[in-house]
Amino acid sequence: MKADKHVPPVTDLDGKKRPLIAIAASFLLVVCISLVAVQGWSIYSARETQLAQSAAATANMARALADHADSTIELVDTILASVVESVQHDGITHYGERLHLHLIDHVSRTPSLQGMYIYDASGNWALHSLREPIPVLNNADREYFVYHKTHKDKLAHVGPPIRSRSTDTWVLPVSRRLEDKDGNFIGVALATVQLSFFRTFYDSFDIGKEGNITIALDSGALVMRRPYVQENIGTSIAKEPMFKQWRATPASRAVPVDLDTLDRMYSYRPLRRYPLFVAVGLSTDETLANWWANAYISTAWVVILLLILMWMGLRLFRQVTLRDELEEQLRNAQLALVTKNRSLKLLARNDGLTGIANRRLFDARLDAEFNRAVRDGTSLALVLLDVDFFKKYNDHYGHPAGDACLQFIGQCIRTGRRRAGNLAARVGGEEFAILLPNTDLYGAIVVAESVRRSIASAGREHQANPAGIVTISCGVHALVPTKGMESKQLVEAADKALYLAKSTGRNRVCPDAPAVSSRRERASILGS
Ligand SMILES: Nc1nc2c(ncn2[C@@H]2O[C@H](COP(=O)(O)OP(=O)(O)OP(=O)(O)O)[C@@H](O)[C@H]2O)c(=O)[nH]1
Repeated sequence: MKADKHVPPVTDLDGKKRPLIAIAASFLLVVCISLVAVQGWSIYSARETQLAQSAAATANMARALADHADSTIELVDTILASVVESVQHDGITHYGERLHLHLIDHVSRTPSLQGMYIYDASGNWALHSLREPIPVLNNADREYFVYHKTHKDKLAHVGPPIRSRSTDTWVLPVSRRLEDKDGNFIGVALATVQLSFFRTFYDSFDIGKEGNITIALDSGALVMRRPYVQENIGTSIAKEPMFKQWRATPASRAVPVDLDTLDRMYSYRPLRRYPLFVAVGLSTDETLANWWANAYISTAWVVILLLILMWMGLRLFRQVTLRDELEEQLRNAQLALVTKNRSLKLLARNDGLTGIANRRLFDARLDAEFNRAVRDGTSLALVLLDVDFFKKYNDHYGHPAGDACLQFIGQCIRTGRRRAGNLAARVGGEEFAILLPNTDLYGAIVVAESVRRSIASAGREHQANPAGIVTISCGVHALVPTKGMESKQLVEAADKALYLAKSTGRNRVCPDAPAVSSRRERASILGS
């Protein structure tokens, strides 16, 4: 049927939809995973960049501070070296007052210098840069004094910070050994660097609230540290993780160290000429504060984007599902319509009770065959059949039994029509017809007689029929129509023949043709 071609097979449509949903879901999944991956990667790389920048900043700062400390001590040491040269050449007391003024001048012109002192071989104060008279003090107990007394090297010695006995401030002692021409120890020359000089300088750097700047001796003695805690000056930091890290990796580099429960990035730098080092530590939390803020914001945006994508995906999925349901309903409706159309067509063409063609189809085919016979010049025959005493059958056996009888007649007519081109139809209540194209009268009588016999021989009981069984009467007519003739002429002639069959005793076949009107001729046909 044509209509069927427009109804796509359900399985075909489903096959196309499933990949669509799968492709959409896969695409969404890939987009979501990519978003998460890109976000993760960008957060990670931003963190690495931030830490690298922080490491570079601490490294630069450590280098600058180390250079500053180096220059400061070197300047002091240079002054000290000149004083040592004078004293060793002229003796401690030779230029006593002149050297005193000289020392005062040095200290007043050098901001980092706290004071200069010269001690004799016993540690007693011999000269100093103070303006007041020499106090009666002895420094033989000082670390630098003991060092020079026991070490012959002529280089400068930088000792651990000490509290000045003259000014009570914390200073860094830079000292040199004094010896006579024979190399015998004759005392110590000392220059003290003000630790406040370092403190002021270190305070000028922006290292955050939890940053840390440390300058200490290689032995671990703390010289100065920001944040400043006076009690810690001079104490040993040898056990601090930061110091251990420095000893383990003496090159200047940034390493993360957990110190005082604070996670810091440290950069170390040794002084070029003196046994000290500088360490700069920046808090990792502070360093990464901006990174965290940006990471939170960008992650929030990604999460929002993911939610929007998932929402859109869900909507798309729902829409596809809805479309599937609608298409399913549409297909079902289409199928129902096609089925309905089929049965409507059948109803329009076929008789509901007997299943053979109805009056409408009969009329249409009659006209068509009639016209064809006119065109082809062939013979067209018609058999009209009528159940005998059918009213009485109904009355006797009831209407439903009458229907069953009509169905039986219809079945006999359908099987008796012989050729496929012949049309068996129910044309009235208990009236039937067989249209026989390209058939002459004799052929039609043969067909009619065959049907009549098959019904009679079935012996279906009909007590109200004098024959005692169900019988039919047939009227037959055939003609070769010509232009101008009408199909109703064939029907009327067949009807006339049927009337003849009824009126002459029923259960018989009567032609409406003068050619076979004689008893003998009819008998010869019927006998064949
Ligand atoms: N059961 C049944 N009866 C029908 C149907 N159509 C018509 N009839 C009956 O068929 C009967 C026809 O009766 P008549 O036209 O008097 O003809 P008859 O009784 O067969 O008499 P003859 O044709 O002269 O032998 C009527 O009683 C109709 O009610 C049908 O579809 N079913």
